[in-house]
Amino acid sequence: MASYIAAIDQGTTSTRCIVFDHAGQVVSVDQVEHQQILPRAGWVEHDPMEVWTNTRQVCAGALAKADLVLSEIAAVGITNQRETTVVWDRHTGEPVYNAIVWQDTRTDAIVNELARGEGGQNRYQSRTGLPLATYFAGPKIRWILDNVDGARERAERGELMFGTMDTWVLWNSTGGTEGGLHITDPTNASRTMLMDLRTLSWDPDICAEFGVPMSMLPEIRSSSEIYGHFRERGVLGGLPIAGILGDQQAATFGQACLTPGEAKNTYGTGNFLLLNTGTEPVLSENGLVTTVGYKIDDQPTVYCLEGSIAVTGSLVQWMRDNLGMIGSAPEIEQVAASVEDNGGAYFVPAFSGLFAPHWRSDARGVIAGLTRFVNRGHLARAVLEATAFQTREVAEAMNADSGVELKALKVDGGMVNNELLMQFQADILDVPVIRPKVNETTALGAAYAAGLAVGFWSGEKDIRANWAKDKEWDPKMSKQVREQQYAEWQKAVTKTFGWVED
Ligand SMILES: Nc1ncnc2c1ncn2[C@@H]1O[C@H](COP(=O)(O)OP(=O)(O)O)[C@@H](O)[C@H]1O
Ligand SMILES: O=P(O)(O)OC[C@H](O)CO
Repeated sequence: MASYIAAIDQGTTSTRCIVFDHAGQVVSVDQVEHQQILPRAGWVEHDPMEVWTNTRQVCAGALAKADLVLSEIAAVGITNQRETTVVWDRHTGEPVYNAIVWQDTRTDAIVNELARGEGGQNRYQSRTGLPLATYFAGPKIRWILDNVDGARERAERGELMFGTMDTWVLWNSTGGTEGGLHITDPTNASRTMLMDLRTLSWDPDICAEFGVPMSMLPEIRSSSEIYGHFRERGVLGGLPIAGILGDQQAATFGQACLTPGEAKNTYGTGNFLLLNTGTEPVLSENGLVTTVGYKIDDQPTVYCLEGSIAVTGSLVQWMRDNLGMIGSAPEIEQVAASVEDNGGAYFVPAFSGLFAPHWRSDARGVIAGLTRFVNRGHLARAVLEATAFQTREVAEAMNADSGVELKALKVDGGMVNNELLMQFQADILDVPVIRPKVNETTALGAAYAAGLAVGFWSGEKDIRANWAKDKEWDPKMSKQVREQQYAEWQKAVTKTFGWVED
């Protein structure tokens, strides 16, 4: 009998394949980074062919590392960086352009033009749950059709397909030009701005306003069902693909946030705080996104409120790669620990404008409060603290929208190995921060979605039973220090606004 489930996690910086056992423990991991293509300021692209090659490599790698054979894997789930947009030719399988990544701001003008209509930036919010922003996939599709020679005509002739990374990986895995499945799930579709949140179907009026032919769009299926199988002669040949969840929703599922009022925060390239709000969408009045949390087969759709923060871990990478101030991401902790506090410096990393709760595409990064006193240690602290302050902003918005007072915050992602950051996060939120034993919650969530579909796990009870606490950080900071620092942060945020002129 098959004893394992595999998950493909196609992330912003790398692609991973992770194999889990029935207890939700990691059995094997393989991971390959891909190139970040930065052709101009504000533009971020990935090569879809490189990502597909890496996907095959890590799937083979994960099996080989644990000496597994295909018959030991019951099913495969896919999870992915969301919003990142690929458009390709259905007959040749060739992308017409690089994938435009979620952080990319080139669609500024498209977004501003659409926001000139009645309702402004929130004109599609009641139907899609989203504010108009460069972040989402719809404007990126429009940009490709407007800017790649002949793309619009080809799309109108039905020759082009659109997909987020889940769809790109699924289509290629299931045969590509030879019958590949063109499918997505509602968690990914809810990040395009083209899907109606309540009906879970594409909205023809919004598609028309965005200039996106509906023939390009994948079929929206649930997050947990058998969609099809890996093509026989490829890697993982014949295995069922049975789960798709956008990575942040997958982490929410993997963290067992299955009851309204439960929340998790993932600390990766960016940060994403998601709160389960139950089977009715809650529209935000405080700058959050309403998104599909998960839809398991034919069970009711579960919605989330989300605070999406564009730059957190990537600020640490920037300090390492662009400034050379640290040799590795973990080294920042040691440098930050060399000083007592931030020395008065605040770093607001508005590299892609600011996402939640501000949604300011005119913002750009600042370091505020500099004096001659500030040294490398203070800046390292300011970099880490930026993540915690941004998290407090979205947590406050979440409380205002939902009335839910966070009693504790479940965390995961690459940055949660940073103890100094976790303590500061608990201090600045004034709630305990809890890290689970299995930190690979994103892949685990996708594995659960696939495993539920094939009967490997029987239901939510199994998911809850597998969750276990690794470590907890309790708040220690005085209220006066906390509020003073947060007020200074908020002042620094205002300094980023209006840098880019329309
Ligand atoms: N010890 C650490 N301290 C601070 N940041 C870290 C640490 N380890 C990793 N990071 C940051 O975490 C991010 C990687 O996290 P991960 O969850 O793998 O990201 P993603 O899934 O978005 O690619 C990187 O941006 C890196 O800079
Ligand atoms: O790939 P990650 O972990 O950086 O996640 C990216 C998010 O899905 C973007 O919305």
